[in-house]
Amino acid sequence: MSSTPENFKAGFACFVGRPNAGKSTLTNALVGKKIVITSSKPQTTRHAVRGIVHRPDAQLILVDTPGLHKPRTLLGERLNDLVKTTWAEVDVIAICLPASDKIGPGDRFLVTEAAKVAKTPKVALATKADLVEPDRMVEHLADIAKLGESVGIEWASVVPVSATSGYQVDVVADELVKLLPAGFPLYPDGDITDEPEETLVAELIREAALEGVRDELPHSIAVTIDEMNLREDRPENKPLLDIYANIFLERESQKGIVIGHKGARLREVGAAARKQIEALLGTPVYLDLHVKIAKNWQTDAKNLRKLGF
Ligand SMILES: Nc1nc2c(ncn2[C@@H]2O[C@H](COP(=O)(O)OP(=O)(O)OP(=O)(O)O)[C@@H](O)[C@H]2O)c(=O)[nH]1
Repeated sequence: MSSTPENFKAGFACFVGRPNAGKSTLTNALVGKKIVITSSKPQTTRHAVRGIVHRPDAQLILVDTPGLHKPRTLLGERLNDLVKTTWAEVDVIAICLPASDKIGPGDRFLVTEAAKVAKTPKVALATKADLVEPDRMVEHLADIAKLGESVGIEWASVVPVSATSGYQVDVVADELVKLLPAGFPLYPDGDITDEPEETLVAELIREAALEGVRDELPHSIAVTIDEMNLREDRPENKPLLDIYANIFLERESQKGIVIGHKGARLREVGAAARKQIEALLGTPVYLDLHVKIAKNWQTDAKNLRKLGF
């Protein structure tokens, strides 16, 4: 800590936005390593996974929350509680409004809710800037200004950004850091997240299992890790990490979708997940996947606890 420069800043920011707004992709772009699952399917982010941006002048801790939405199940209610708790605790709320879409009722609902967390500064991010022409961006920025006025939010700043092309990702970091309190780093240098590795591994498996499946399936998949251990008796320069994981589905009829003909799809899921896990942890991995049924896990409190919600 003695090397901490004067004027160092440290604190928390969270990305808010409707499903698919680009929150996870932006978190990854800022942190520079894949730690939050991204998917073209909405509402795939379940955990408040944190990414940490280390800079010479600041430590920015990103909390990636699930989307706020009308709760239909017990899981939905718990997720909304989690979102509101997160908003009240952070130093800055960054609201993601994709430039590729007109601002809609979903955005208005979110921004209205965010306005109620009056004390926390708010930044608006015009995400997916790479998808639009400059005149559309101008229109979008005007709409964002109007939206802020209509709910009584004074934007600390408004930044067009593209997480996929990298355009203005550094500006987003600058603007968020400006709003952090002065303080010592809260995490050791080099940490990218404080989520247990098992949670990240489970999320990567879930992402692989969701890839290309039917639209109704995402809400019905949960992943748990039974065991994650370095295999014994391996030469030091050739480690192997054994991972035993379960993919939980709600209904017997969903098994076929995940497993595929003679297990072909499950093997693909395993191979894709293994690649991601190896990239994250830097260790060769043996991955053993089991598909199981936990009936109605979204609505059953006991099952929810078992699955870590
Ligand atoms: N062209 C383009 N696509 C983007 C950008 N950012 C995200 N996307 C795509 O938009 C989709 C959704 O991105 P995510 O980062 O998963 O969105 P999210 O807001 O975290 O979504 P939820 O987890 O469902 O709330 C993915 O297909 C991304 O590849 C961007 O800057 N440009």
